[in-house]
Amino acid sequence: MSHPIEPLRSLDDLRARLRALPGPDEACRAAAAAREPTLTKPLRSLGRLEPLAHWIAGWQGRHPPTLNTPRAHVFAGNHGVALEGVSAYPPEVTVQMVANFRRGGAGINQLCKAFNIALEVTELDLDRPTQPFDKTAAMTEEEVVAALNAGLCEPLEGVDCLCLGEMGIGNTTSAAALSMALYGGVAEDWTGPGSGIAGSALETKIRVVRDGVALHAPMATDGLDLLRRLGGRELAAMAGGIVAARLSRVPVILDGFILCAAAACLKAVAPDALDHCVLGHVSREPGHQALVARMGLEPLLRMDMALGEASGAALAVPMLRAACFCHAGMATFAEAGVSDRV
Ligand SMILES: O=C(O)c1ccc[n+]([C@@H]2O[C@H](COP(=O)([O-])O)[C@@H](O)[C@H]2O)c1
Ligand SMILES: Cc1cc2nc[nH]c2cc1C
Repeated sequence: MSHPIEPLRSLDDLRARLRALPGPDEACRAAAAAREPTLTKPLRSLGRLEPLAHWIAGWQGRHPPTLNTPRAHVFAGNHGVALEGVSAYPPEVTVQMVANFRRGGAGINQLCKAFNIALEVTELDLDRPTQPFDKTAAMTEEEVVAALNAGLCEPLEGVDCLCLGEMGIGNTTSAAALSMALYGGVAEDWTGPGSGIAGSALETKIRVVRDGVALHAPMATDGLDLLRRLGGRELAAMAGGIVAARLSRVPVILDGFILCAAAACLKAVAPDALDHCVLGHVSREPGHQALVARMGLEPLLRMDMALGEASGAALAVPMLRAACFCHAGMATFAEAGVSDRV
């Protein structure tokens, strides 16, 4: 029985918890690594599936590792900057898509159905968009802590892999601003089409990103303060979800640009904070490709997707499942009576 995670009282509370994150179970990881060369295949012939299985064993604290009860959790939030013409779609699409998720009509519903993934959807104060971050901080400390708690306090009992994702019109503007504030460069390096803008809307989006970073980066104290100033509720909730999974021994599959920007805020405070995460895919958004390179993350898939909703994470679930099945279920040379290397 795992214990419920105490809600955060402040960002300092999260800073302290990030300094004391549990590591992997080295004995389980070592047991997986020791089994690998006994399995009936040429050495290293399952390529990246092999270290993936060992990594899952370590972070689940279980050998053999399993992937039978994955969950996808999509967080939805609304953004003040969405009223400034930075998206191809109007802000009301966020709440409309939440209704679509609940009816089963979105891309993530079908991916979850295809791969037997349980789906959770959490909407975060959709009637209260964040403040426009090019003018003031997106959230107060109280607001960002409440959003972090929405992800941190979700019980993960019985879940053996967590796919995180988001829905929020305007949130690629936040992702671009956070990436620039954390890793430098100019607004043009990080700002892209998002849900499909070009021309003057893209110019506006670049201006919002540039102004937001110029306003907040000089005053920000660390990655969590940047998350409060430039982020959004769904970004904070996903960051909370990443920490919850770590504390509950659940490996995480990361999704697209917005999720990775939220994750980068944690990594800026604690460089090991994402060690229990793999990157499901790299999206079509140029900023995502630049960001994951800076974060040192290697995607499992490149499918030219840019949907969000945890879709790229969900699509990677069968690969992790395959890694677990091969590792746990293959016969050893001794069991199968197959001659080993000479
Ligand atoms: O996951 C990605 O990399 C990604 C890239 C572009 C767009 N999106 C999705 O599109 C929405 C944000 O696009 P925008 O143009 O409104 O900022 C948001 O709901 C995201 O889930 C997601
Ligand atoms: C329709 C639509 C669906 C989405 N799903 C995630 N982001 C989205 C953005 C739009 C515009």
